[in-house]
Order: sequence, then C-alpha cells, then structure tokens
Amino acid sequence: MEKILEVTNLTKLYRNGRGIKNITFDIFKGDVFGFLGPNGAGKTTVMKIITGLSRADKGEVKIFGYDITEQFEKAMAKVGCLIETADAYEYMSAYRNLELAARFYSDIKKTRIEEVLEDVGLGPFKHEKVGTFSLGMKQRLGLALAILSEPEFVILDEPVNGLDIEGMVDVRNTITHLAGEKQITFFISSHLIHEIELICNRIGIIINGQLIREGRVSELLSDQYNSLEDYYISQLRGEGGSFLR
Ligand SMILES: Nc1ncnc2c1ncn2[C@@H]1O[C@H](COP(=O)(O)OP(=O)(O)OP(=O)(O)O)[C@@H](O)[C@H]1O
Repeated sequence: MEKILEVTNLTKLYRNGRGIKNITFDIFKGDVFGFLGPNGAGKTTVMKIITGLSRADKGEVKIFGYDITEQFEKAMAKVGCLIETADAYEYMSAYRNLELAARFYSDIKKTRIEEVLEDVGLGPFKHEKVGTFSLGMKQRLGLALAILSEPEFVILDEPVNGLDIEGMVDVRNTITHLAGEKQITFFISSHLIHEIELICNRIGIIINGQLIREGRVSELLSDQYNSLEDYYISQLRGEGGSFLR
C-alpha cells in the first residue's frame, strides 16, 4: 500500500524539557488516521514539524516520499493543513479570504470557492466578516482553506475544537465524505475519542511525548474493550496514570 506519510524517530525537546521523543509511524493512502492524546501530550508539536512550522532535533519526515527538510515544496504540493486556528484576515469575508488563498494556486475556479463554503456549512455566512465569526465558524473556515486546493493529504489539528454538536457533525460528515468519495487521506489530532472513533480507521496514541500504541482501530479493540474510549482509558492508566488522578 502506498505510504503517504512516513515519520521516523522524530524527537524535539523544548528548553523546559518537554516535547516529543522517538515518534515513528506511517500513514497509508486512504487512511483516516486519528492522533489521540491528552492535553500537552505532543500532538501539535508533531504536526508542526510535519508541516514545516517547526524543526525537529532529530528524525525524519517524508510526505509522498519527499523529505520535508530537503524537498519541502514537493512534499507539501498536495497537502492541505489546519494547525491551531485558521490564519484568516478578520476584516475580510470568508469568501474574500478563500479568494485570496486561491491566488497561491494556479488552477482554482470560482465555483470551487462556493463548493468548499457549502461543504463546511459556511454558505449562508460567506459575505460576513471573519472578525464577527464564532470560534466554530472560524474552524470551519480553516477546514475550507485546508481543502481549497483539493489536496490528496489533509492534516487537521483539533478540527472540531470549539464546535457545537451541529458543527461537529458537519465537520465529521465533511471528512467522511472527502475520505470516501474523493479518496483524500487524513491525519487528524484530537482528544475527543468519540469523534476519532466515528471517523478513523487507524489511530496513534501519544502520551508524555511518546507514541505508545499505533494500529487499526478494529485490531486494537479486542473483546476486552467495548469502545475506543475503554481502550484509550486503559492505555492512559497503564502508561500515564497521572493524567487520570
Ligand atoms: N514553544 C514551546 N516551548 C516550550 N514548551 C512547549 C512549547 N510548545 C509546546 N510545549 C510543551 O510541549 C508539550 C507538548 O505540547 P503540544 O502543544 O505539542 O501538546 P498537544 O498534545 O498538542 O496538547 P493540546 O491537546 O493541549 O493542544 C507540552 O508539555 C507543552 O507545554
């Protein structure tokens, strides 16, 4: 199976001694890979390195076979991402923000902007200024920006953070639709186990900067566990009990 992302021995230590250590995993074409971990586990650190926003101390990242430090542009050519909150101009409308972002690509049609706005549920608000948007609406705009260029691999850091139930369902449906219909591969971080269970086929669990488990959801869940939540809690208790005290 084609490897879309290869992460090998990724390590980064901040001056305060926190960070990530020897993270290794692969994502294959068609995967919706969930990156699960409690607050401060290291999810954003990994995603920032993968998308070139931060540098690793050690290790290697390849996207579509290209090393992200040596061939960054080639590695990122078919990648869309949303890391932390969307980088949007608050005094412009959602539509105008997408129009500006579209200029970075040579082949985005006007109809594509309308399409992504509908996909993420921002159609009715497209001409309103982003500064007046709720956090959830900004998250949706971030998702729209991430998928605008019709990427083959999409990296989303906590995409449903701050969304109400309806917003969560919309984003979940959008991801499931894009993965199923358009064969887009996803790498999604979250601490919301239920969301991950509903949309991901494979997961990695990161605790205290270390990837403690990685695999197919169906294989990780043996008869012993009724849900991913049961499994996740058992792993936290085993490896990082302090998170639950
Ligand atoms: N720039 C930084 N300087 C120092 N420490 C940092 C920095 N960025 C992150 N950390 C620390 O590294 C650890 C991992 O942080 P990171 O943001 O990657 O975790 P996370 O899993 O994304 O957490 P959350 O779910 O809360 O967003 C945390 O202990 C955090 O305090």
